[in-house]
Amino acid sequence: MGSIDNGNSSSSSSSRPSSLDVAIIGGGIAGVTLALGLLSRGIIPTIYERGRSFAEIGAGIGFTQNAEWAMKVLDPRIHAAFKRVTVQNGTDWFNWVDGEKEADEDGRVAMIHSMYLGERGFEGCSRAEFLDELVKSVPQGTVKFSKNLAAVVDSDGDDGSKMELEFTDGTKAFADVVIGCDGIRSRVRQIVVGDANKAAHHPHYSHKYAFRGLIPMETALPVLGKEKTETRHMYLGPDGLALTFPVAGGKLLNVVAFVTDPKQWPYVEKFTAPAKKSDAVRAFEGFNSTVRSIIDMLPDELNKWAVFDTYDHPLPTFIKGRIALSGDAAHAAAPYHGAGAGMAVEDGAVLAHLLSEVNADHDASQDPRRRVVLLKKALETYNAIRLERAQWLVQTSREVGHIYQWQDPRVGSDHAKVAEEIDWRCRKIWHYDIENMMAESKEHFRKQLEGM
Ligand SMILES: Cc1cc2nc3c(=O)[nH]c(=O)nc-3n(C[C@H](O)[C@H](O)[C@H](O)COP(=O)(O)OP(=O)(O)OC[C@H]3O[C@@H](n4cnc5c(N)ncnc54)[C@H](O)[C@@H]3O)c2cc1C
Repeated sequence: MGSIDNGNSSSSSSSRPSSLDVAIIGGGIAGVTLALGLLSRGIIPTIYERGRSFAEIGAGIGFTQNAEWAMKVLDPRIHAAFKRVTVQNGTDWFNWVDGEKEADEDGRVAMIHSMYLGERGFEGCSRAEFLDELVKSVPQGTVKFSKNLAAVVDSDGDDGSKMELEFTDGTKAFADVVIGCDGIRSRVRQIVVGDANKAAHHPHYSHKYAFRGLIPMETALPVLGKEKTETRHMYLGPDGLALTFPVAGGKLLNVVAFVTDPKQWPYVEKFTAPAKKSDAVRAFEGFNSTVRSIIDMLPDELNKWAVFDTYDHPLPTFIKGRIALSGDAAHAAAPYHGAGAGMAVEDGAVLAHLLSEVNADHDASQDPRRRVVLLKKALETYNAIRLERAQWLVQTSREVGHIYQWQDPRVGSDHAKVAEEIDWRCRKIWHYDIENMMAESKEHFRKQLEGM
C-alpha cells in the first residue's frame, strides 16, 4: 500500500464555503462515504434518501485491501470507522477448499487455494454498525429523508442553470451535479441509460441464490474445529458453494450457501424470501460431510437471497451530462468476490477528488456556464477512469460464481485450474493501485482542461 493522499492538498476550498450544489441520491455505503469525502474537501452535499432513516440490514460485509486503501484516500474517517467495528479474523488467510471430497483421516479438507489477505485484511463487520459509525461524522441537515427521486430535469444546462430534481412527494430541489448512489434498483440509472436501452434499467437474476444463517460458535467449534472456524473458508462443489467466516466478535459463524436455480425468481419486488433448512439440506446432499454438517447446524428457519446483477445488460456509460452513477447503481455485481461496496468506495475517491477540483476553480465559482463545462469534463474523467474496472468486477463476479460451482467447462473441478482462476481475479481486485488511479484521474482531468 502506498502513501496516502486524500486529495485535499490540491483544493483550497476547505477554508471557504462550498459553491457547488452536489445532490447524492441514496444514503447507502456509496452515498454516505462519498458525502464524507466531499465534506472533508469543503463541499457540503445533500443526500436525498427515500427511507425515513438510514436502514442498512444487519448482515455482514467485508472489505478487501483495495477498498481499505480507497477509504483512506476518500476520507480517513471512513477507514477509522470501519476498523472500529470489524471482527478480526483468526488468521490472515482465505482458504478455498473442495466441498465434495471427504476430509483425510486427520480431518483435513482438500485445500484448493489459500491466499494471504494482508495484515488484518478482508475483515468483516455488521453493515448496520458500519453505517452507524459513518453517519456520526455527517453533519445534521446533510441528509433529507423520505425523498424518493422520480426525475431529473435538464442534465444539459448549457446556460449555466442548475438541474431540477423531482421527488415522488411532489417536492423539488436543485443541484449543479447529481450522483446516483441509489443502489441495485436505481432510478438514476434509468435516467442515465434512457429509453433506448430499457433492458439495462433493471438488474437481472443470475439463477443463483444463497441460504443465509448464523451458527453459535459453541455449536460450530466442536464439530468443525478451530482451523475451519477462525477464518474465511469457501467450500466449492457441484452446483453449490458454502462460505463461512466468524462474525459478532467470534461468537457466531456466518454461513452463506449458494445454489444454482434454473427457475425464475418468483418475487417481483424483493430479493429475499424465507427458506427452510430442509431445502438447504437437499441442495447440499452431494457435498462432503463437513459441508453437510455446516448445513445441519443451521437453524430450521432461514432466509434465501437471490443474486441479481447488471451482468446481462452492462451500462455503456456511468454518466449523462452532469449526472453520474456510483456503487450498485452503476455496477451491481454478484457477491462472490465480496468487493461490490469496495468498488463503490473506489468510485467515491475519484468523484470526490474531481468535484473538489471543480469547486476549487475560482472562475467556475463566478461563472455558472464554466461550472457546467467543468462538471461535465470532471464526470467524463470519472467515467474514463472507472467504467472498465467496475464493469469487469460485474463480469468476474458472475464468472467466478460458475467456477466455484464447477460449472465452467474449461476449468471443471480441476483444483490447479480453479486455483489459477481464483488467484489472478482476486489479485486484480485486491492489489489495485489506488494512488495510481488518483494520479490518472488528475492527469486525465488536466488534459481535458487543456486549451480552456
Ligand atoms: C449477499 C451479499 C453479500 C455482499 N457482501 C459484500 C462484501 O462482503 N463486501 C463488499 O464490498 N460488497 C459486498 N456486497 C455488495 C454490497 O452489498 C453492495 O455493493 C453495496 O451495499 C452497494 O451500496 P450502494 O450504496 O451502492 O447501494 P445500497 O446499499 O443499495 O444503497 C442505496 C440507497 O439508495 C436509496 N434509494 C434507492 N432508490 C432511491 C430513490 N429513488 N431516491 C432516493 N433514495 C433511493 C436506498 O433506500 C438505499 O438507502 C454484497 C452483496 C450481497 C447481495
